[in-house]
Amino acid sequence: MIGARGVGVRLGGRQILTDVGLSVPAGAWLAVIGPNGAGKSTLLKAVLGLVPHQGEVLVQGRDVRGLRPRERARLIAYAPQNPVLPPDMTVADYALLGRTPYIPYLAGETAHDRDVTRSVLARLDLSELAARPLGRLSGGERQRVVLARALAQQAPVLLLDEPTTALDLGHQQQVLELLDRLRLADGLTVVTTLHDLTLAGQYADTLLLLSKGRTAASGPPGQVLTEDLVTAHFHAHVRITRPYGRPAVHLERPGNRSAPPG
Ligand SMILES: Nc1ncnc2c1ncn2[C@@H]1O[C@H](COP(=O)(O)OP(=O)(O)OP(=O)(O)O)[C@@H](O)[C@H]1O
Repeated sequence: MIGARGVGVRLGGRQILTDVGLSVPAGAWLAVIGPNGAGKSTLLKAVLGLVPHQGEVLVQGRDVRGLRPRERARLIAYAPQNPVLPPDMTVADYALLGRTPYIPYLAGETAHDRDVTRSVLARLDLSELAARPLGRLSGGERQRVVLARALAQQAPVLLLDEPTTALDLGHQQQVLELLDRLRLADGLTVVTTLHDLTLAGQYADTLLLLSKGRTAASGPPGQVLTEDLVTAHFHAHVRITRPYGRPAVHLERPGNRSAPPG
């Protein structure tokens, strides 16, 4: 569904990404991980065709640079990390914007567009906030509204930049389980950046570890989330366990190894 080769991005006179490749089949979930500034958001923008890039990015066999905005929006839904939200727009109207690529010019939304939007809001626990202006939401509510807009787009490819950072534990699980159901039931292809390495390891099929704009490792979570790789690229003390066979990454305080609390 997504294939990229030799992707390079230069911004502000600096090389931000160099020779990055990825291959994500339909229905798969790729998590892009890496330290701050590694180039994760930039890679998502390159896949979207939002930043100029060298190399090739194909989505459903089409070069993203050749897609018109409406075509792109029907193919790829994107939830940015820190979108600017119009403070006076209501939650329902903002989520309905996800239907824009299906609404003909000069026409209004249909009952189907409103149904799709209502059902997405319900799945994200947002029904009661539908009439609330965006300027009066908490950080986690805002993040779910941005996701709602992306899901209302009903595109086969979802690119989500840090979709869970502002969410409490229950809503993190709700959102990630929902994404997992959508990809398994409807064959959606999911690419997320995720700082929480345990969540990345629990949910994604494949991880791509970016470091200083280059691919440091890629493969199944067990191959990428190793103590050596995480220590080398994140400069963190960690211990990795494998509940249910998938890696979970625990921060370890230096010096605490031999002194467990009573
Ligand atoms: N428009 C720009 N012009 C110049 N440099 C940029 C621009 N956008 C991003 N950068 C730089 O590119 C690098 C990668 O940024 P990017 O946002 O892709 O990193 P990231 O891995 O998503 O980081 P984080 O984990 O902090 O969100 C950073 O050093 C950033 O300062």
